[in-house]
Amino acid sequence: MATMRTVSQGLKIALVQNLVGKNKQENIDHSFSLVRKARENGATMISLPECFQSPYGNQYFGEYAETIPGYTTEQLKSLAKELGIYLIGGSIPERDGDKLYNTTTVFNPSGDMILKFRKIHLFDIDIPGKITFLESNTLSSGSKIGYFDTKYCRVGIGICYDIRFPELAMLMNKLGCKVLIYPGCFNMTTGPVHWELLIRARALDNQCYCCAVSQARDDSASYVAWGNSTVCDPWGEVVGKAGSKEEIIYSDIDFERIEMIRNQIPIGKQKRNDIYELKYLS
Ligand SMILES: NC(=O)CCC(=O)C(=O)O
Repeated sequence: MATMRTVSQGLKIALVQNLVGKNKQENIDHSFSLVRKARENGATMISLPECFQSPYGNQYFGEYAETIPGYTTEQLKSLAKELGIYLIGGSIPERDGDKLYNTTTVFNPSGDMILKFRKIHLFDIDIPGKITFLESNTLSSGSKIGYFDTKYCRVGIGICYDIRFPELAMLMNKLGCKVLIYPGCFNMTTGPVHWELLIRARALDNQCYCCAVSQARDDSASYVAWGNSTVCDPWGEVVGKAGSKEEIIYSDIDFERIEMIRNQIPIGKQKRNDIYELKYLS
């Protein structure tokens, strides 16, 4: 069962867990140097984390926000083209009229923007004595599912809290995504128990690769990121994992393994949508 592994195609994903400070330009320059390093090490698709050029927090979103296309996304575009990679620009605070969004952009190796995705589920939680965060105080939520096509496969995108909603991942699976990528920034309360469990759950229940990429941890920040960027394979096994500090992790995507596991445990074909019909999944 699910033991033979052959990497037959050249999708090598790198997750860049960069340390984010208060200087936007330094955040861009530094994270880009890590993207270059990942490319040197053979990565063909590289993802930055949620808010890679801005500290994460309601007090920062307005100050760091930009239009798209705009200053940061033009630089992402040039970098993707220069390196000939698929580049997932983590997320940035986006300004559109009088609204702010938490937005991911994706560029192909020619430098075309092939996806703009706005975080759908905003991080509004209240755990007394631990963490209260109301992202909807400053941001508006997106309303469109996010995925893009590459020469390797279709890839689905969610942003951080979006990973808690299995229906979104199921829909991306239904649309043919073989890899799910969540730029994220979990915290020190939920991160220790929920982060890896959610990544493994989304991978296992969709029998696909699931990647989540975090900012590195800065204990002096107002919001302390959990770190621990992770790649999980369709068997539910963690195949790449960072610690809390700045780091790049790599994973080869094995499409034969996805098919083998889907044939061995054919849950995709055994679904009973006649019993538990979900509007967009039937
Ligand atoms: N940036 C986020 O959406 C944080 C989500 C998070 O920490 C969680 O527990 O969920």
